Amino acid sequence: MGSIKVAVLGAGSWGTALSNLLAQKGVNTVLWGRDAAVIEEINRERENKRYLPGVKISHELIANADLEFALKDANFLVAAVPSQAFRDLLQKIKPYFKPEQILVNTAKGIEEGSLLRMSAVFTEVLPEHRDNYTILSGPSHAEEVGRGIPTAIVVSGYSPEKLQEVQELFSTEYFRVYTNDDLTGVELGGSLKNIIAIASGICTGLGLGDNTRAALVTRGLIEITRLGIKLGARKETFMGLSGLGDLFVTAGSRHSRNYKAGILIGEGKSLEETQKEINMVVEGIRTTRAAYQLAKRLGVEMPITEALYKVLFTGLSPREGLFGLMTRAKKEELNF
Ligand SMILES: NC(=O)C1=CN([C@@H]2O[C@H](COP(=O)(O)OP(=O)(O)OC[C@H]3O[C@@H](n4cnc5c(N)ncnc54)[C@H](OP(=O)(O)O)[C@@H]3O)[C@@H](O)[C@H]2O)C=CC1
Ligand SMILES: O=C(CO)COP(=O)(O)O
Repeated sequence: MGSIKVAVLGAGSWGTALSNLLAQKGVNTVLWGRDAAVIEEINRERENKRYLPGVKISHELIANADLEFALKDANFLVAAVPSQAFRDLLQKIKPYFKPEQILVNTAKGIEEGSLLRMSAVFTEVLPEHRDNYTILSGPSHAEEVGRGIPTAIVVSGYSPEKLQEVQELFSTEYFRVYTNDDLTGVELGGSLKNIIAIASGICTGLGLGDNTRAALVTRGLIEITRLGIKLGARKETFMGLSGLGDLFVTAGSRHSRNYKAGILIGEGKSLEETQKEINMVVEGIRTTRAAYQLAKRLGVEMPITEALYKVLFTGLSPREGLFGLMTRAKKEELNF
Protein backbone atom coordinates (compact mmCIF):
# COMPACT_ATOMS: atom_id res chain seq x y z
CA MET A 1 0.00 0.00 0.00
CA GLY A 2 2.07 2.87 -1.39
CA SER A 3 3.88 5.01 1.12
CA ILE A 4 1.59 4.36 4.08
CA LYS A 5 3.35 3.71 7.39
CA VAL A 6 1.70 2.10 10.41
CA ALA A 7 2.99 1.99 13.99
CA VAL A 8 1.46 -0.81 16.05
CA LEU A 9 1.93 0.04 19.71
CA GLY A 10 1.95 -2.95 22.04
CA ALA A 11 3.73 -6.24 21.27
CA GLY A 12 1.30 -8.61 22.99
CA SER A 13 -0.81 -11.17 21.16
CA TRP A 14 -3.11 -8.76 19.34
CA GLY A 15 -0.44 -6.20 18.39
CA THR A 16 1.74 -9.00 17.04
CA ALA A 17 -1.09 -10.57 14.98
CA LEU A 18 -2.30 -7.25 13.52
CA SER A 19 1.16 -5.96 12.68
CA ASN A 20 1.95 -9.27 10.99
CA LEU A 21 -1.26 -9.03 8.93
CA LEU A 22 -0.28 -5.54 7.76
CA ALA A 23 3.32 -6.46 7.02
CA GLN A 24 2.18 -9.51 5.02
CA LYS A 25 -0.09 -7.19 3.08
CA GLY A 26 2.92 -5.10 2.10
CA VAL A 27 2.23 -2.16 4.44
CA ASN A 28 5.33 -0.55 5.95
CA THR A 29 4.71 -1.54 9.58
CA VAL A 30 6.68 -1.04 12.78
CA LEU A 31 5.69 -3.02 15.88
CA TRP A 32 6.64 -1.19 19.06
CA GLY A 33 6.86 -2.90 22.44
CA ARG A 34 8.17 -1.67 25.75
CA ASP A 35 10.00 -4.93 26.49
CA ALA A 36 13.28 -4.89 24.54
CA ALA A 37 13.75 -8.66 25.08
CA VAL A 38 10.44 -9.46 23.33
CA ILE A 39 11.31 -7.09 20.47
CA GLU A 40 14.72 -8.63 20.09
CA GLU A 41 13.22 -12.12 20.03
CA ILE A 42 10.72 -11.14 17.32
CA ASN A 43 13.51 -9.74 15.14
CA ARG A 44 15.77 -12.74 15.75
CA GLU A 45 13.36 -15.68 15.77
CA ARG A 46 10.45 -14.21 13.71
CA GLU A 47 8.14 -15.40 16.50
CA ASN A 48 6.64 -13.88 19.66
CA LYS A 49 7.01 -16.94 21.85
CA ARG A 50 5.30 -15.56 24.94
CA TYR A 51 2.28 -13.91 23.34
CA LEU A 52 1.71 -15.62 19.99
CA PRO A 53 3.61 -18.92 19.94
CA GLY A 54 3.64 -20.90 16.72
CA VAL A 55 2.85 -17.98 14.41
CA LYS A 56 5.57 -17.16 11.88
CA ILE A 57 6.21 -13.43 11.71
CA SER A 58 6.83 -11.84 8.31
CA HIS A 59 10.38 -10.75 7.54
CA GLU A 60 8.87 -7.46 6.35
CA LEU A 61 7.79 -6.55 9.89
CA ILE A 62 10.14 -4.25 11.79
CA ALA A 63 9.99 -4.64 15.57
CA ASN A 64 11.50 -1.83 17.63
CA ALA A 65 11.53 -0.74 21.28
CA ASP A 66 12.06 2.96 20.44
CA LEU A 67 8.68 4.71 20.48
CA GLU A 68 9.88 7.83 18.68
CA PHE A 69 11.25 5.69 15.84
CA ALA A 70 7.94 3.82 15.55
CA LEU A 71 5.84 6.99 15.51
CA LYS A 72 7.97 8.95 13.05
CA ASP A 73 6.00 9.65 9.83
CA ALA A 74 3.31 7.08 10.73
CA ASN A 75 -0.11 7.64 9.13
CA PHE A 76 -1.87 5.22 11.47
CA LEU A 77 -1.12 4.43 15.12
CA VAL A 78 -2.66 1.14 16.25
CA ALA A 79 -2.98 0.95 20.04
CA ALA A 80 -2.81 -2.70 21.15
CA VAL A 81 -2.40 -2.50 24.91
CA PRO A 82 -4.86 -3.48 27.68
CA SER A 83 -7.56 -0.89 28.32
CA GLN A 84 -6.15 0.05 31.74
CA ALA A 85 -2.86 0.98 30.01
CA PHE A 86 -4.49 2.98 27.19
CA ARG A 87 -4.26 6.36 28.98
CA ASP A 88 -0.63 5.74 29.84
CA LEU A 89 0.14 4.92 26.18
CA LEU A 90 -1.67 8.07 25.00
CA GLN A 91 0.33 10.21 27.43
CA LYS A 92 3.50 8.72 25.91
CA ILE A 93 2.48 9.44 22.30
CA LYS A 94 0.91 12.84 23.00
CA PRO A 95 4.12 14.88 22.45
CA TYR A 96 4.50 13.36 18.95
CA PHE A 97 0.85 13.13 17.82
CA LYS A 98 0.18 14.85 14.46
CA PRO A 99 -3.24 16.23 13.37
CA GLU A 100 -3.29 13.96 10.30
CA GLN A 101 -2.57 10.73 12.20
CA ILE A 102 -5.40 8.24 12.75
CA LEU A 103 -5.48 6.36 16.05
CA VAL A 104 -6.89 2.83 15.79
CA ASN A 105 -7.67 1.57 19.27
CA THR A 106 -8.07 -2.17 19.77
CA ALA A 107 -8.45 -2.29 23.57
CA LYS A 108 -11.75 -3.65 24.85
CA GLY A 109 -12.59 -2.29 28.26
CA ILE A 110 -13.84 0.48 30.51
CA GLU A 111 -11.30 2.51 32.48
CA GLU A 112 -11.43 1.83 36.22
CA GLY A 113 -12.05 4.86 38.39
CA SER A 114 -13.22 7.22 35.63
CA LEU A 115 -15.60 4.55 34.20
CA LEU A 116 -14.83 5.99 30.75
CA ARG A 117 -14.85 4.17 27.42
CA MET A 118 -11.60 4.32 25.44
CA SER A 119 -12.93 7.02 23.10
CA ALA A 120 -13.58 9.29 26.09
CA VAL A 121 -10.12 8.58 27.53
CA PHE A 122 -8.68 9.57 24.14
CA THR A 123 -10.70 12.80 24.11
CA GLU A 124 -9.48 13.65 27.63
CA VAL A 125 -5.82 13.22 26.68
CA LEU A 126 -5.93 14.59 23.10
CA PRO A 127 -9.10 16.78 23.03
CA GLU A 128 -8.16 18.65 19.85
CA HIS A 129 -7.84 15.35 17.93
CA ARG A 130 -11.17 13.73 18.93
CA ASP A 131 -12.14 12.90 15.33
CA ASN A 132 -8.88 11.01 14.77
CA TYR A 133 -10.04 8.24 17.14
CA THR A 134 -11.29 4.93 15.73
CA ILE A 135 -11.79 1.48 17.24
CA LEU A 136 -11.41 -1.95 15.68
CA SER A 137 -13.56 -4.54 17.45
CA GLY A 138 -15.32 -7.84 16.85
CA PRO A 139 -14.77 -11.59 16.97
CA SER A 140 -11.06 -11.97 16.31
CA HIS A 141 -8.75 -14.20 18.31
CA ALA A 142 -5.12 -13.30 17.61
CA GLU A 143 -4.26 -17.01 17.41
CA GLU A 144 -6.63 -17.38 14.42
CA VAL A 145 -5.89 -14.06 12.68
CA GLY A 146 -2.20 -14.98 13.01
CA ARG A 147 -2.94 -18.17 11.04
CA GLY A 148 -4.94 -16.43 8.31
CA ILE A 149 -8.27 -17.91 9.40
CA PRO A 150 -11.21 -15.98 7.83
CA THR A 151 -12.38 -13.28 10.22
CA ALA A 152 -14.88 -10.40 10.08
CA ILE A 153 -14.54 -7.34 12.27
CA VAL A 154 -15.94 -3.81 12.55
CA VAL A 155 -14.42 -0.33 12.73
CA SER A 156 -16.15 2.58 14.44
CA GLY A 157 -15.33 6.19 15.23
CA TYR A 158 -16.47 9.76 14.59
CA SER A 159 -15.40 10.51 11.02
CA PRO A 160 -16.90 8.40 8.17
CA GLU A 161 -13.85 9.14 5.98
CA LYS A 162 -11.47 7.88 8.64
CA LEU A 163 -13.51 4.71 9.14
CA GLN A 164 -13.16 4.02 5.42
CA GLU A 165 -9.41 4.60 5.59
CA VAL A 166 -9.08 2.09 8.43
CA GLN A 167 -11.36 -0.35 6.59
CA GLU A 168 -9.12 -0.08 3.53
CA LEU A 169 -5.94 -0.43 5.58
CA PHE A 170 -6.82 -3.71 7.29
CA SER A 171 -8.97 -5.48 4.67
CA THR A 172 -7.50 -8.63 3.18
CA GLU A 173 -9.02 -11.71 1.59
CA TYR A 174 -9.19 -13.36 5.03
CA PHE A 175 -9.86 -10.25 7.15
CA ARG A 176 -13.15 -8.53 6.27
CA VAL A 177 -13.73 -5.12 7.85
CA TYR A 178 -17.18 -3.50 8.17
CA THR A 179 -17.91 0.05 9.33
CA ASN A 180 -20.45 1.00 12.02
CA ASP A 181 -20.95 4.61 13.16
CA ASP A 182 -22.43 3.59 16.54
CA LEU A 183 -19.25 4.17 18.53
CA THR A 184 -20.92 3.73 21.93
CA GLY A 185 -22.46 0.40 20.91
CA VAL A 186 -19.28 -0.95 19.32
CA GLU A 187 -17.13 -0.02 22.31
CA LEU A 188 -19.57 -1.37 24.89
CA GLY A 189 -20.21 -4.64 23.05
CA GLY A 190 -16.50 -5.47 22.88
CA SER A 191 -15.89 -4.51 26.50
CA LEU A 192 -18.87 -6.07 28.23
CA LYS A 193 -18.79 -9.46 26.46
CA ASN A 194 -15.67 -10.26 28.48
CA ILE A 195 -17.76 -10.24 31.67
CA ILE A 196 -20.16 -12.79 30.21
CA ALA A 197 -17.23 -14.88 28.89
CA ILE A 198 -15.83 -15.20 32.42
CA ALA A 199 -19.26 -16.15 33.76
CA SER A 200 -19.65 -18.70 30.95
CA GLY A 201 -16.26 -20.19 31.84
CA ILE A 202 -17.35 -20.45 35.46
CA CYS A 203 -20.34 -22.57 34.36
CA THR A 204 -17.95 -24.88 32.50
CA GLY A 205 -15.59 -24.99 35.49
CA LEU A 206 -18.49 -25.94 37.71
CA GLY A 207 -19.23 -28.87 35.40
CA LEU A 208 -22.61 -27.50 34.30
CA GLY A 209 -24.17 -28.06 30.89
CA ASP A 210 -24.78 -26.39 27.55
CA ASN A 211 -28.26 -25.26 28.66
CA THR A 212 -26.73 -23.19 31.44
CA ARG A 213 -24.20 -21.51 29.19
CA ALA A 214 -26.77 -20.79 26.49
CA ALA A 215 -29.04 -19.18 29.09
CA LEU A 216 -26.17 -17.16 30.52
CA VAL A 217 -24.88 -15.89 27.18
CA THR A 218 -28.37 -14.93 25.98
CA ARG A 219 -29.32 -13.20 29.21
CA GLY A 220 -25.86 -11.63 29.16
CA LEU A 221 -26.53 -10.08 25.78
CA ILE A 222 -29.80 -8.66 27.12
CA GLU A 223 -28.10 -6.90 30.03
CA ILE A 224 -25.24 -5.63 27.85
CA THR A 225 -27.84 -4.19 25.47
CA ARG A 226 -29.75 -2.66 28.38
CA LEU A 227 -26.70 -0.73 29.56
CA GLY A 228 -25.89 0.21 25.97
CA ILE A 229 -29.34 1.66 25.31
CA LYS A 230 -29.08 3.70 28.53
CA LEU A 231 -25.78 5.13 27.32
CA GLY A 232 -27.17 6.04 23.87
CA ALA A 233 -26.09 3.03 21.81
CA ARG A 234 -28.26 1.50 19.09
CA LYS A 235 -29.89 -1.78 20.06
CA GLU A 236 -29.06 -3.40 16.68
CA THR A 237 -25.33 -2.92 17.18
CA PHE A 238 -25.47 -5.59 19.90
CA MET A 239 -26.75 -8.07 17.29
CA GLY A 240 -23.69 -7.32 15.14
CA LEU A 241 -20.04 -8.38 15.07
CA SER A 242 -18.99 -6.29 18.06
CA GLY A 243 -21.96 -7.58 20.10
CA LEU A 244 -23.30 -11.07 19.50
CA GLY A 245 -20.32 -11.91 17.28
CA ASP A 246 -17.70 -11.17 19.88
CA LEU A 247 -19.78 -12.68 22.68
CA PHE A 248 -20.11 -15.89 20.64
CA VAL A 249 -16.37 -16.10 19.93
CA THR A 250 -15.30 -15.36 23.49
CA ALA A 251 -17.82 -17.16 25.68
CA GLY A 252 -16.82 -20.69 24.70
CA SER A 253 -13.49 -20.56 22.88
CA ARG A 254 -10.31 -22.35 23.91
CA HIS A 255 -8.44 -19.23 22.77
CA SER A 256 -10.30 -16.83 25.06
CA ARG A 257 -8.38 -15.70 28.14
CA ASN A 258 -11.64 -14.52 29.73
CA TYR A 259 -13.40 -17.85 29.21
CA LYS A 260 -10.34 -19.76 30.45
CA ALA A 261 -10.13 -17.52 33.53
CA GLY A 262 -13.77 -18.34 34.26
CA ILE A 263 -13.08 -22.08 34.03
CA LEU A 264 -10.25 -21.78 36.56
CA ILE A 265 -12.42 -19.74 38.94
CA GLY A 266 -15.27 -22.24 38.56
CA GLU A 267 -12.83 -25.01 39.42
CA GLY A 268 -11.99 -23.22 42.67
CA LYS A 269 -8.85 -21.22 41.85
CA SER A 270 -8.44 -17.77 43.41
CA LEU A 271 -8.41 -14.63 41.27
CA GLU A 272 -4.69 -14.24 41.90
CA GLU A 273 -3.90 -17.85 40.93
CA THR A 274 -6.07 -17.48 37.83
CA GLN A 275 -4.33 -14.32 36.59
CA LYS A 276 -0.94 -15.87 37.23
CA GLU A 277 -1.81 -19.00 35.28
CA ILE A 278 -3.21 -17.12 32.26
CA ASN A 279 -0.23 -14.71 32.22
CA MET A 280 -1.86 -12.36 29.68
CA VAL A 281 -4.48 -9.68 30.13
CA VAL A 282 -7.93 -10.88 31.28
CA GLU A 283 -9.85 -7.70 30.45
CA GLY A 284 -13.15 -8.89 31.91
CA ILE A 285 -11.94 -8.87 35.50
CA ARG A 286 -11.48 -5.13 35.79
CA THR A 287 -14.31 -4.46 33.35
CA THR A 288 -16.65 -6.34 35.72
CA ARG A 289 -15.86 -3.88 38.50
CA ALA A 290 -16.21 -0.85 36.21
CA ALA A 291 -19.46 -2.08 34.64
CA TYR A 292 -20.90 -2.96 38.05
CA GLN A 293 -20.21 0.59 39.25
CA LEU A 294 -21.55 2.11 36.04
CA ALA A 295 -24.76 0.08 36.23
CA LYS A 296 -25.28 1.11 39.85
CA ARG A 297 -24.67 4.76 39.02
CA LEU A 298 -27.15 4.67 36.13
CA GLY A 299 -29.72 2.43 37.83
CA VAL A 300 -29.44 -0.28 35.14
CA GLU A 301 -30.23 -3.86 36.09
CA MET A 302 -27.25 -6.14 35.27
CA PRO A 303 -27.74 -9.27 37.38
CA ILE A 304 -24.99 -11.42 35.79
CA THR A 305 -22.45 -8.60 36.09
CA GLU A 306 -23.49 -8.06 39.70
CA ALA A 307 -23.24 -11.77 40.55
CA LEU A 308 -19.80 -12.01 38.90
CA TYR A 309 -18.65 -8.87 40.72
CA LYS A 310 -19.58 -10.51 44.02
CA VAL A 311 -17.83 -13.77 43.07
CA LEU A 312 -14.64 -11.98 41.96
CA PHE A 313 -14.40 -9.32 44.64
CA THR A 314 -16.53 -10.11 47.70
CA GLY A 315 -16.02 -13.85 48.26
CA LEU A 316 -19.41 -15.11 47.04
CA SER A 317 -18.98 -18.69 45.78
CA PRO A 318 -19.73 -19.35 42.08
CA ARG A 319 -22.52 -21.77 43.06
CA GLU A 320 -24.16 -19.19 45.33
CA GLY A 321 -23.85 -16.63 42.53
CA LEU A 322 -25.62 -18.94 40.10
CA PHE A 323 -28.27 -19.91 42.63
CA GLY A 324 -28.99 -16.21 43.18
CA LEU A 325 -29.46 -15.68 39.42
CA MET A 326 -31.80 -18.67 39.07
CA THR A 327 -34.03 -17.67 41.98
CA ARG A 328 -34.53 -13.98 41.24
CA ALA A 329 -38.04 -12.55 40.94
CA LYS A 330 -39.87 -13.90 37.88
CA LYS A 331 -39.65 -11.66 34.78
CA GLU A 332 -40.71 -11.12 31.20
CA GLU A 333 -38.01 -12.14 28.77
CA LEU A 334 -37.34 -9.07 26.63
CA ASN A 335 -37.05 -6.48 29.36
CA PHE A 336 -34.66 -3.90 27.90
N1 LIG B 1 -5.61 -11.20 21.89
C1 LIG B 1 -6.71 -11.09 21.14
O1 LIG B 1 -7.11 -12.07 20.49
C2 LIG B 1 -7.43 -9.82 21.06
C3 LIG B 1 -7.23 -8.81 21.98
N2 LIG B 1 -7.96 -7.65 21.91
C4 LIG B 1 -7.77 -6.58 22.89
O2 LIG B 1 -6.51 -5.98 22.67
C5 LIG B 1 -5.99 -5.45 23.90
C6 LIG B 1 -4.57 -5.96 24.08
O3 LIG B 1 -4.70 -7.36 24.28
P1 LIG B 1 -3.60 -8.46 23.99
O4 LIG B 1 -2.61 -8.05 22.98
O5 LIG B 1 -4.35 -9.69 23.74
O6 LIG B 1 -2.91 -8.50 25.44
P2 LIG B 1 -1.62 -9.31 25.89
O7 LIG B 1 -1.77 -9.60 27.33
O8 LIG B 1 -1.39 -10.42 24.93
O9 LIG B 1 -0.45 -8.23 25.69
C7 LIG B 1 -0.51 -6.97 26.28
C8 LIG B 1 0.64 -6.15 25.73
O10 LIG B 1 0.50 -4.82 26.20
C9 LIG B 1 1.74 -4.39 26.75
N3 LIG B 1 1.51 -3.36 27.74
C10 LIG B 1 0.83 -3.45 28.91
N4 LIG B 1 0.81 -2.26 29.54
C11 LIG B 1 1.52 -1.40 28.75
C12 LIG B 1 1.86 -0.03 28.86
N5 LIG B 1 1.48 0.70 29.89
N6 LIG B 1 2.61 0.52 27.87
C13 LIG B 1 3.00 -0.21 26.82
N7 LIG B 1 2.70 -1.52 26.65
C14 LIG B 1 1.96 -2.10 27.61
C15 LIG B 1 2.33 -5.66 27.34
O11 LIG B 1 3.70 -5.48 27.53
P3 LIG B 1 4.54 -6.33 28.63
O12 LIG B 1 4.74 -7.70 28.06
O13 LIG B 1 5.79 -5.55 28.75
O14 LIG B 1 3.71 -6.34 29.88
C16 LIG B 1 2.00 -6.65 26.22
O15 LIG B 1 2.92 -6.54 25.17
C17 LIG B 1 -6.98 -5.91 25.00
O16 LIG B 1 -7.85 -4.88 25.31
C18 LIG B 1 -7.74 -7.06 24.33
O17 LIG B 1 -9.05 -7.20 24.84
C19 LIG B 1 -8.86 -7.43 20.92
C20 LIG B 1 -9.08 -8.39 19.97
C21 LIG B 1 -8.39 -9.65 19.96
O1 LIG C 1 -11.59 -10.17 22.22
C1 LIG C 1 -11.17 -11.23 21.88
C2 LIG C 1 -11.63 -11.92 20.67
O2 LIG C 1 -12.47 -11.12 19.90
C3 LIG C 1 -10.15 -11.93 22.71
O3 LIG C 1 -10.78 -12.47 23.81
P1 LIG C 1 -9.95 -12.81 25.14
O4 LIG C 1 -9.36 -11.50 25.61
O5 LIG C 1 -10.92 -13.41 26.09
O6 LIG C 1 -8.87 -13.77 24.75
